[in-house]
Amino acid sequence: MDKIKITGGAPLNGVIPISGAKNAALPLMIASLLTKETLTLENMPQLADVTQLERILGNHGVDFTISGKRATDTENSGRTVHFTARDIVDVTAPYELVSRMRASFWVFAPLLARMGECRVSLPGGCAIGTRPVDLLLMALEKLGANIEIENGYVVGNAKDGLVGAEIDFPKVTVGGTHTALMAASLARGATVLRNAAREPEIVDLAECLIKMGARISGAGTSTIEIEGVTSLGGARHAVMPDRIETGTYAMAVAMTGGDVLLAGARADSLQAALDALSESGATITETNEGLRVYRNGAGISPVDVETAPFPAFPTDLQAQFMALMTRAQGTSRIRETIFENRFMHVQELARLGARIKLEGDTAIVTGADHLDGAQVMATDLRASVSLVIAALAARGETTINRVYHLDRGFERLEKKLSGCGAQIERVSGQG
Ligand SMILES: CC(=O)N[C@H]1[C@@H](OP(=O)(O)OP(=O)(O)OC[C@H]2O[C@@H](n3ccc(=O)[nH]c3=O)[C@H](O)[C@@H]2O)O[C@H](CO)[C@@H](O)[C@@H]1O
Ligand SMILES: C=C(OP(=O)(O)O)C(=O)O
Repeated sequence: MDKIKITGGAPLNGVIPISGAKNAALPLMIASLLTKETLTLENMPQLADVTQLERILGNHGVDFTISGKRATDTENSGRTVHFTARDIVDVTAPYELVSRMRASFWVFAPLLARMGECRVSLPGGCAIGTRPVDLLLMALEKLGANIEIENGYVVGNAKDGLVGAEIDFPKVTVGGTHTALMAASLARGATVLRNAAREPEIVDLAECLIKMGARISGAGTSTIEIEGVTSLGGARHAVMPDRIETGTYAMAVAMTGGDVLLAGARADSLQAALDALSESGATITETNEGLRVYRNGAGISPVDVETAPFPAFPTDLQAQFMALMTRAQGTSRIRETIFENRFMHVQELARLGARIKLEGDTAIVTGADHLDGAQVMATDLRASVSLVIAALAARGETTINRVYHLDRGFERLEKKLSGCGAQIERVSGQG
């Protein structure tokens, strides 16, 4: 298994290109199951999760081809991938494929809406909480599906087609909103989603579905209205820039000091996180090319944050912000309200000398004068990258084990950081 070695202390200066968003690319790829025609996705990131989902879609009969690069393309341009689900050859998504990734469960909705039946293994994904799928299934049942759990598989039936309905989510769910949007797009009649997720990735999916012929209004607000259509067609859509990758590198610059342009980044997709960063002492400016993040040698101020659904501070940046706060001049409180087990990075940050106390859903972080390199290992994607941020500022060498978590969601991480002066290398091998 690969490892990453980082020697801390170097400031970051230069340009980091922001890739297409993992959490937008995955539902967009899944939307290709809704139509016989080709869905072309531009700005696709090259990530382990994307490759895994390509395998899953391939098993259902989706053909995908990658456009050749043009002479003017740089290494940093995202790929263009064409997905065609002319015939669905298998409505089962097996455990071996689905158990590795949470979002793969979302194939349930388009398979059910288009084929009237499906059988999908209960999902896996990052170990950050129990992560039930009850609300996704509640939404599909409201649309008329019959749902049973059999031997670890969720079996859905809607032989006579789905029918529009009023769906009130008791809790904001991104996956629930994605799946309800896809299913309702092919249901008979009107659907209203209330307390829908407002995340930018929901808007990206809705915009793509609209290009495919769906009739959706209100995406990005908590009430979304969908008028079902009998079929959807092909479309061309560019995956939005990754707001979590953006926030992660912005936090890395705030940690090490320096001056970096996050090329292609959009401030409106992560304003709450940028506000917290500014409060900590970083200067963030929006330019035509993206976001410029600057911090001089001055100290990091402690800032309290609480995660909540968009537009509040995202849970997917909580671990990275905690890494930053380990070097703050004072104490900060970080409250996690989305996932009950998303503090797995705390004990690993402690190996580097961080002083963090857990009180229920809140981490109390007392900034330390310095961190020291050590061997660390993380159990999920964002926790892993929080260790990268801490290591960039630690004295001496840090080795991060289990790099496969990082490869799920960060495209060319070592290259992007070393291009800005970080001393970081991947060591291939066992362990
Ligand atoms: C691939 C992808 O886009 N993953 C993101 C998505 O995950 P995901 O879509 O899984 O997250 P949700 O928004 O659904 O989860 C929010 C909360 O609702 C709970 N819940 C969810 C569904 C359900 O049926 N029942 C239920 O109780 C969850 O356990 C969690 O406590 O949104 C999360 C919250 O922004 C992010 O951290 C993930 O990175
Ligand atoms: C938790 C995440 O991913 P997933 O929902 O795929 O586990 C994430 O992207 O931070």
